[in-house]
Amino acid sequence: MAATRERGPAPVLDGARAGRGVWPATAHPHADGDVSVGGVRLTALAERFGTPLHVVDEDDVRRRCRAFRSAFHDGEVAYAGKAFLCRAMARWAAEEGLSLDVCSAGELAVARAAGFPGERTLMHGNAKTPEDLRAALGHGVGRIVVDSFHEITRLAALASEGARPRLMVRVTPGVDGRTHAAVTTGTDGQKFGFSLASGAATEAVRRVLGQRGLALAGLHCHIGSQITDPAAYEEAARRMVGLLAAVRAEHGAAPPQLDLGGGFGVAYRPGDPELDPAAVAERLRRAVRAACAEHRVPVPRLTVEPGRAIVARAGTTVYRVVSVKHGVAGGLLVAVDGGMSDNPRPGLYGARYTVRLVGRRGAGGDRAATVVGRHCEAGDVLVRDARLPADVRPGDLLAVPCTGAYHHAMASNYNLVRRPPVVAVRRGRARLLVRRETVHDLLARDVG
Ligand SMILES: Cc1ncc(COP(=O)(O)O)c(C=O)c1O
Ligand SMILES: N[C@@H](CCCC[NH3+])C(=O)O
Repeated sequence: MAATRERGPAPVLDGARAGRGVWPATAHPHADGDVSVGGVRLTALAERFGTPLHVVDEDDVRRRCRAFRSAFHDGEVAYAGKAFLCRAMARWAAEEGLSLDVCSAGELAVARAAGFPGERTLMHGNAKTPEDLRAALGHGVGRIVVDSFHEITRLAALASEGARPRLMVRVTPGVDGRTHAAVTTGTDGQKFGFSLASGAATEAVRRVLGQRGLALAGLHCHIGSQITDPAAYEEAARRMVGLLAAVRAEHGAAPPQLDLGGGFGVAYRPGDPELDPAAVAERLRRAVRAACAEHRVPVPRLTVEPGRAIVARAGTTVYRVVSVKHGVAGGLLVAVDGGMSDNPRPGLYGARYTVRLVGRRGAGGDRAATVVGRHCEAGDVLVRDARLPADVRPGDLLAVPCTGAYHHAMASNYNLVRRPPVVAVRRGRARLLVRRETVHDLLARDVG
């Protein structure tokens, strides 16, 4: 890939300061209407790798890893691999000093293939299968976050065969992070964790401590995803410290670690609220210290598990326009060569994005537009309430920023569409991380 590196301060894209808005930190608009990321033009990437295409700005990912590491310098930052995982991503997290949260034998296999240290890995899951647990123990996963009484029993049995797992108990603290219902996990009545209010959490701690082969490393909670109110984290922290104190009162000691999960919200569109890691870290530290002083318990080591906040803004998806319908309600109806198979989030959570024509300057002024996908569902809408040039036409490239988290990770083969590749860009170079699926891949699984 020819280097097209830009010099001088990055101009502003869609009203956002580099690193603060919805575009990756190195995104740079050109006078001809193109945009480069990591010093590489999106048009050149589309030409070389085809569309749809996920582009990841490695510098943006690394910057955000560092921002979290520095914000939680006295604690631990575990990247939540469910947001986006491949070997390169695991290596970036490892190199930036992060731990890693995995939630299946598959994610663990990728981490392992990247050489991610087992002791810095945590395994999550409300229904870890025997395969998941065996993989975790086989790879020497540092902590397993237990989520049911059955799992504690299973781990106790594995421990009697010689394994010595260190566990954290996942607690439902009864805190509502006021986010989409599908990603609200801090309240009773959803599937994750042991309820604090019902006493299930204290009983889970009792059962773990009652097994000779099991060690209790800490307590865990995760109140949800895309949370933008720091007060919800503070409230969860206070309740969790209350539980640490109850454990100490009953058992004589409290476990040394408190994991407050991930969920830090990001801006998908200019002007959306987002959480600043340094500010949240400071508020959490203060809340935890104050609660520990009140309950007279030692201050635990904090862990956080950001996923989206590390990778969302690093990702841009590039599509090619296939057809345009004019004169329909809502303005232009612009259909592209991807859709809900590479981004199910609008359908699942009503997620909203921005979109930009790249590769040429449009003409005729901006028009209201809806960007739709290629799938056989009327609900296959990628961007509602978009503004695109009136002359947008087939063959044009469109870029949707802030698509680094839960896009590639949640992609599907619906309509037997092949999942797009992931390309990392950095300092004028592009590197294929995950190749595009082929028809052969699809046929290879169809063995009937
Ligand atoms: C236990 C746990 N930790 C961390 C995360 C990461 O969440 P996010 O990507 O919103 O930071 C999740 C997903 O919500 C989770 O379930
Ligand atoms: N998949 C969700 C987030 C789930 C978080 C994982 N517990 C999203 O795209 O926003």
